[in-house]
Amino acid sequence: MRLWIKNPLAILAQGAGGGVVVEGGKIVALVASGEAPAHDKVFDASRHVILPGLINTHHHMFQTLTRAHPAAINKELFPWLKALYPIWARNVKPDAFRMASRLALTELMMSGCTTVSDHHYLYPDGLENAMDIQAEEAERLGIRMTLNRGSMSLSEKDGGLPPDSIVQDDDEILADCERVLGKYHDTSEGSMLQVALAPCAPFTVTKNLMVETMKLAEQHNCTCHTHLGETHDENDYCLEHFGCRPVDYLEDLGWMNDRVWLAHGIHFNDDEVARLGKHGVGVCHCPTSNMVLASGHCRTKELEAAGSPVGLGVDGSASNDNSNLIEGVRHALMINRLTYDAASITHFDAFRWATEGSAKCLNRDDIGKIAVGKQADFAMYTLDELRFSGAGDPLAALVLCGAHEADRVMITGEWKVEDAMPVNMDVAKLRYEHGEAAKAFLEAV
Ligand SMILES: Nc1nc2[nH]c(O)nc2c(=O)[nH]1
Repeated sequence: MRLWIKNPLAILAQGAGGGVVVEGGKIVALVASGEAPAHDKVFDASRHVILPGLINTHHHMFQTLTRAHPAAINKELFPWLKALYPIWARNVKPDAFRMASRLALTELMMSGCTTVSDHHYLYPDGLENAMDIQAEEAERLGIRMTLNRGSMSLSEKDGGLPPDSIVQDDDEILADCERVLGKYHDTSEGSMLQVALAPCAPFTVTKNLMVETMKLAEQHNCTCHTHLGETHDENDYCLEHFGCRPVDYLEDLGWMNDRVWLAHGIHFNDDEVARLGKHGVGVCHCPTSNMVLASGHCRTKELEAAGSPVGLGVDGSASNDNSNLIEGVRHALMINRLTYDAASITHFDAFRWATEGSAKCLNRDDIGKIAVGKQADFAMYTLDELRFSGAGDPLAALVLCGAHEADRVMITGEWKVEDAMPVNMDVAKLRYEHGEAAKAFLEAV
């Protein structure tokens, strides 16, 4: 069945003014304006602005349960984490975690996201099957996912930041990493599920775990992820505990390679940017979180120029506090204009980070672009709301007027969102059930 997505209002692809043809879950043709390709079925896209499906490269979905939490608002990262660790430790149980994952995945998809990566690093007793829960939820919704088997193994008693109750030991973590890789890591073209190994941060995991994690990733050919360069506190921590800055520490651990993408990547000097770029280390820019936690400005332009892929992430929903990636695209444009200037940063930069750049961070070349041979993943927006009325350039309007929901989302050639609603999810029920699950987190204050 050849589906012609016909004559879009605008599309983020050269030479595709007449739309695209989709067959077998892939893009098989770009249609020039005025042309009519062979097809079996037509979708009239004359109201739609089409982007490649957006790719989210950093989240902590469990944090949807502590949005705008009174104990944590108005704080920078370290005090924010210290306020939330005990609340998470007591309350993130399997059912609540399932609701959190379902909600975040659905919210992301409704914003136009077709591939998600969730950095799950919290394993209190009873939540050992967190990766299995997320794999089930991604499959249920039909969204592509990179499961991040995250970890924390350095608690307060050993000089780390988290309390003892939420760390695991290195051997237990590594055994579960192997289990999850064996069960879920699919590197084939068009894969719906992959696994990344993701020790949380320099101040939450042991050096041994970082080193052993990279060895495992090499054996299983998977990507690696961690937080780095997010705050001045992290710099101070590394200097005090390791006698060097975070990037030197990363190098010492054997993590300077193109399997790795880092969350945040803000506080790097010129020499560090050059070294990260030279080794192809990716950076997930998290503009919303960086503004909420007052963490700083990511050096996106310099990192890309040096050779680092730059992707985009919403970050955990306690430091954002939503899971809306098209809104993140707007925030990326804005904060980068402040970092650089208006002429140096355009909506095309922000789109590139959320699509091609994110795909590169996840080491995927089958998604992130509207081109022949790529997966048929699209985010399609209308400009029908009041906020768009009078807009001239449809692609720029998505970012400047503030698009917040996709009217249509296609993943692997199948419609997953129609008329701004997910096709296989009762959103009202989800809102109720997640809200109920989150109540326990407030009662714990
Ligand atoms: N923005 C965030 N940064 C983090 N660092 C860390 O160790 N955990 C987190 C987190 O949850 N959010």
